[in-house]
Amino acid sequence: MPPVLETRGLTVRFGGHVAVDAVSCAFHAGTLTAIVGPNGAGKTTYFNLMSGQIPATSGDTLLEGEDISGLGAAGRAQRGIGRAFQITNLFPNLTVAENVRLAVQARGRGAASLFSLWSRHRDWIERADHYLELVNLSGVRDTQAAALPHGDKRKLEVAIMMALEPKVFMFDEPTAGMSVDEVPVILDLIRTLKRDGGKTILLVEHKMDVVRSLADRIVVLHNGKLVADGDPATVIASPVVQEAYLGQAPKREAAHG
Ligand SMILES: Nc1ncnc2c1ncn2[C@@H]1O[C@H](COP(=O)(O)OP(=O)(O)OP(=O)(O)O)[C@@H](O)[C@H]1O
Repeated sequence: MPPVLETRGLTVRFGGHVAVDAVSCAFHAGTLTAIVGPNGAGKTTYFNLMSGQIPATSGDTLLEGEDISGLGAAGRAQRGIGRAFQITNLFPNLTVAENVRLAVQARGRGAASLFSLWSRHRDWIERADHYLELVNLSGVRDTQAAALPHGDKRKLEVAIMMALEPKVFMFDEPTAGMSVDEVPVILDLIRTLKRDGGKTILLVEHKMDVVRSLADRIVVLHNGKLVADGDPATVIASPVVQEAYLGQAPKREAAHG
């Protein structure tokens, strides 16, 4: 089985600056990988390259072994790369439930007669309500998306991503800007996704406690390069991470004898 998502020598150059530098990495089903690194390391740019928001200067991206380098963001989303970050992509004048229902409909595409549209309508609404329940937004299902507080908008975009049933779930700082009581809702959601099994989840996250509690694997970027990759305990303890990410070398054990 090929990895679900893979990058080979993925590189992007902005003028003279190489923001992502020949990153080769494979992401497998059933794994949550956290991508960490200092500010400006290239994490978001790496996400943008994989989800097709920006084109690579060189290198390839493969989805289930198929080269998708030539596809833009829409084509990759259609193939199953889901990303929750695009609050701007919510339909602001539609209600919360309508936003999710559209995602459910987009997922269940196919030839539709007027009759089949009618008969499927109830099913769409029920499935949209199911996702709203998962993200704790049932209480505001009839509220206009534009009127939601920031944290609820983020939860809504997660519901939309889930409704699209992607192969890869990409979360870019999912708890950023959320109030303290909203953070556990999102973390529980990601845990639920993980428990479902078989999902490929990528997470860019600054908060190391979040990373520790969720990740099966940590990939560290520094100056655009992949500098460490492995299980969380080993990666966090490694000198390269202590220096590159935390800005300090690990304290040496007191010398014995
Ligand atoms: N469109 C762009 N044009 C020019 N430079 C860019 C562009 N996008 C990103 N960069 C630069 O590329 C580098 C990597 O940025 P990126 O946002 O990917 O880092 P990051 O690791 O996500 O940082 P942070 O943790 O602060 O979000 C930075 O130096 C940034 O200024």
